[in-house]
Amino acid sequence: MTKLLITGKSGRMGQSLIQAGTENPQSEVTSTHDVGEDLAAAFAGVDAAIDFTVHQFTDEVLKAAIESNTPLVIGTTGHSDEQKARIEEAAKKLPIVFAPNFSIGVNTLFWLTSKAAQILGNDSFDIEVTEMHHRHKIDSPSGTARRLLDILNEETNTSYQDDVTHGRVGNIGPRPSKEIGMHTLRGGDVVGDHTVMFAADGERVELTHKASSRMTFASGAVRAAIWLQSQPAGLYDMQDVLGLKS
Ligand SMILES: NC(=O)C1=CN([C@@H]2O[C@H](COP(=O)(O)OP(=O)(O)OC[C@H]3O[C@@H](n4cnc5c(N)ncnc54)[C@H](OP(=O)(O)O)[C@@H]3O)[C@@H](O)[C@H]2O)C=CC1
Ligand SMILES: O=C(O)C1=N[C@H](C(=O)O)C[C@H](O)C1
Repeated sequence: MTKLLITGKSGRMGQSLIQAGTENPQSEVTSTHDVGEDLAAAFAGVDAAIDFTVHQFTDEVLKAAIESNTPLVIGTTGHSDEQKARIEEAAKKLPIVFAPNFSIGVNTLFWLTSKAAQILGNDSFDIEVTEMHHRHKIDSPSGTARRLLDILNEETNTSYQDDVTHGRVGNIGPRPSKEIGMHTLRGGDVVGDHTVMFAADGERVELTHKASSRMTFASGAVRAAIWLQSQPAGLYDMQDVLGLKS
C-alpha cells in the first residue's frame, strides 16, 4: 500500500487526487496539505507526494521532498525555465515524475502529434495549436500545449522563441510557412481541450483531445506515484510510467 501526501487539498485537482488515491486499491491518502500548514510535518511517514498547486510553491515542495527522501509527482504547470532546471537538479537525488498531463489520452496525443509532424512537416502544411480551459486557469498556454509545441518544434526544426506566434492581431501580413500559431481560449467549466491542426491547400488534419473529468488526470498521477516506488532517482514523465518510450 503506497501512503500518499496530497498537497493543495482544497483545490480542484487536490479533491480529485484525494478521491483517486482513496479509490486505488494500491494506495491510501495518509496526509494532506494546504496553504499555511506545516509542510515538513505533512511529508513525515509518506511513501510519495503528489503536488498539483501553483508554480510558486514547487521550490518548497522540492526542499521538503529532498529532506524527507520522498518520491514526488509534480502535475503543477506554469514553471519558468529556471524552475524547471531546479526540478531537474532535485531529480538527481529523488525519483520525480513531472508531467504537464497525466491522462493516457493526452499522452497518446503527444505520440500522434510527433508522428503527424514527421509525416506532414511544415512546408506545405501550416501548424496551429489551440487549447481551451475553464475560466479559473491562471497560466497560458497550458503546460500540455507547451509540451505539444516542444514536440512540434523538435520535429520541424523550429524554436519556441523564434517560430511560435501567440494569437494574431492587426495587419499581420501573409503567414510565414515555418510559423506555429498558439491560441488560448478560456471560459466556463471546460476541463481541458487541446487541438493540433495541420492545414494545407485542399485538406486539413486535426488531432483533438477533450478531457471531461479531472479524474483522468488524478488516477494517472496516483498510478505514477505507485510506479515511482520501484524507480531510482531521476526525472521521469508520464510516457515513462505508461511505457510509451520503450
Ligand atoms: N498535470 C496534469 O495532468 C494537470 C495539471 N493541472 C495543474 O495543477 C495545478 C492546480 O490546478 P487546480 O487544482 O485547477 O487549481 P486550484 O486553484 O483549484 O488549486 C490550487 C491549490 O493550490 C493551493 N495553493 C495556492 N497557492 C499556494 C501556495 N503558495 N502554497 C501552497 N498551496 C497553494 C490552493 O490553496 P487555496 O485554495 O487555499 O488557495 C489550492 O488548494 C495547475 O498548475 C494546473 O495547471 C491541472 C490538471 C491536470
Ligand atoms: O489547469 C488545468 O485545469 C489543467 N492544466 C494542465 C495544463 O496546463 O496542461 C492539464 C489539463 O489540461 C488541465
